[in-house]
Amino acid sequence: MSDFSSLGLADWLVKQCKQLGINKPTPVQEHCMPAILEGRDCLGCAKTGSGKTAAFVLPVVQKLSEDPYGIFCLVLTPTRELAYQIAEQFRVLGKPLGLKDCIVVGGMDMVSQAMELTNQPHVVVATPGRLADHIRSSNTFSMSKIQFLILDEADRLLEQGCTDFTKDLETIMGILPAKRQTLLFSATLTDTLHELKSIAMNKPFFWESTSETKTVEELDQRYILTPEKVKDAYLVHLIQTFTDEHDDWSIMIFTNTCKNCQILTMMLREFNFPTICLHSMMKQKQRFANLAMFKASVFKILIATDVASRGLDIPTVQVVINHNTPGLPKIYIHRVGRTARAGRNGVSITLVTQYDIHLVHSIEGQIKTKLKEYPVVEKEVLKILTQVNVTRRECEIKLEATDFDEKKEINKRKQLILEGKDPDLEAKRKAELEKIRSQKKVFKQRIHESIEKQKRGQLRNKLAQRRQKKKAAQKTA
Ligand SMILES: Nc1ncnc2c1ncn2[C@@H]1O[C@H](COP(=O)(O)OP(=O)(O)OP(=O)(O)O)[C@@H](O)[C@H]1O
Repeated sequence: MSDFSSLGLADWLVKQCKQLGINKPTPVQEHCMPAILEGRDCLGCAKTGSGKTAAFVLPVVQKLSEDPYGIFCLVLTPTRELAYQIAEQFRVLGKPLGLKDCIVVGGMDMVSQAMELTNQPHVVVATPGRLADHIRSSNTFSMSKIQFLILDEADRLLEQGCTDFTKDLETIMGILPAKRQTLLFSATLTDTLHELKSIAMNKPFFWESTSETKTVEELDQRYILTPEKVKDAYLVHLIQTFTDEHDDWSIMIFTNTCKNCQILTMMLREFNFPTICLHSMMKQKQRFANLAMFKASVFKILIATDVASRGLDIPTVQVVINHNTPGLPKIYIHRVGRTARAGRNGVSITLVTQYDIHLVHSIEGQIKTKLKEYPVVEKEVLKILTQVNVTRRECEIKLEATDFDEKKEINKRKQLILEGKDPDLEAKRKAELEKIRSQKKVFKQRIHESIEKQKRGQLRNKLAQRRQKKKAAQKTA
């Protein structure tokens, strides 16, 4: 394996890496850094926790040291927490240069961000929505001279998921110079490779780790098959066991909705587990504060939605629990990748109901690894089942008494207004669609019933005919 100097990195940066415990390049760094330093566009696809961030930060910092001016580099990333994490890496590795960074994310003060942008930082790390807002509303900064555009978690930025970044990306691309280096990184690039290649036009260097499996070997991947109603009891039992056995472990639990995230947090707190949550219905400052407390091990358990499934690097996380089976293999890959990072060991446990078995098969097919059953003494789980379910119900009632659902509705309306839609009209449209859907469902059900009826009639006729034939045969005999 080569060292950082032989990849073309300057001595002062090699020294800086050493101070951070980064001594030998990881494969993604070894392959992508020389191409980036040569001036090529680059697509890097490597497993979670394999050092993709340093693979782009180091060459950018080196190039910046050769010709420093602002704004030199723009990094786009799908989540606000990730933007702060990336900016920190730039700040630490670029410290000897006096590198100036600026973080532009939603949920934070727009005026101070605008002022920072005007001050020509060397590196801007942004989420697309907020940066596009700045571009649309002011002309006090220019990005016409940037040398690097980096899309971290590039496939997420380009896919049309629940948050669709396409329009914002178009706005941003519109102000960037055509002559630039474009770098795209993710652990799951291959699904969207075609779209990605069209963004990195400059004959991109493409590197993907050769390993067949999509998750790291150090990760012990398990599942527990459970009825929906027993899921929470399993969760409580697992946490009790882990916290009894290990002092220094942190656990991340992923669930599918903000509400569920909130209820599970309340429920685990009732059982005195040091739990904290992270989801998109929280105020941004609270999100940052909760993440910081989890990172500092003030709280050992973080319950999050998929807003925390990508990129977050928290070395103390030893266990990831999927409270719901992810609907897409790539969501699974990113979630379980929050543990077993940078060569450490970790465990992931996915709670699977009988309705999710097909999802597990598709995950296994994609990651080329079979999940193993996690052994649990079922008797112990059943002992706490009633208590857990009663506690959950109490938490649900408590949450219903707050304005949580109302806030959700208000947030939805705000989002629609921002998208230029009329919330009332949208609600009407949705109701109409729902009506058509339920009419279709009733129609389908009727057809199904009449086919079944027909089948039963045919079967009855056949049986009657058979009986008649038998009788006739007996008579003639
Ligand atoms: N060469 C190296 N040697 C040792 N540790 C490293 C090296 N490069 C990076 N690291 C450390 O590895 C950890 C994971 O790196 P990073 O967050 O960049 O992973 P990633 O590949 O971006 O993961 P994800 O796909 O989850 O975003 C970080 O704590 C980082 O400091």
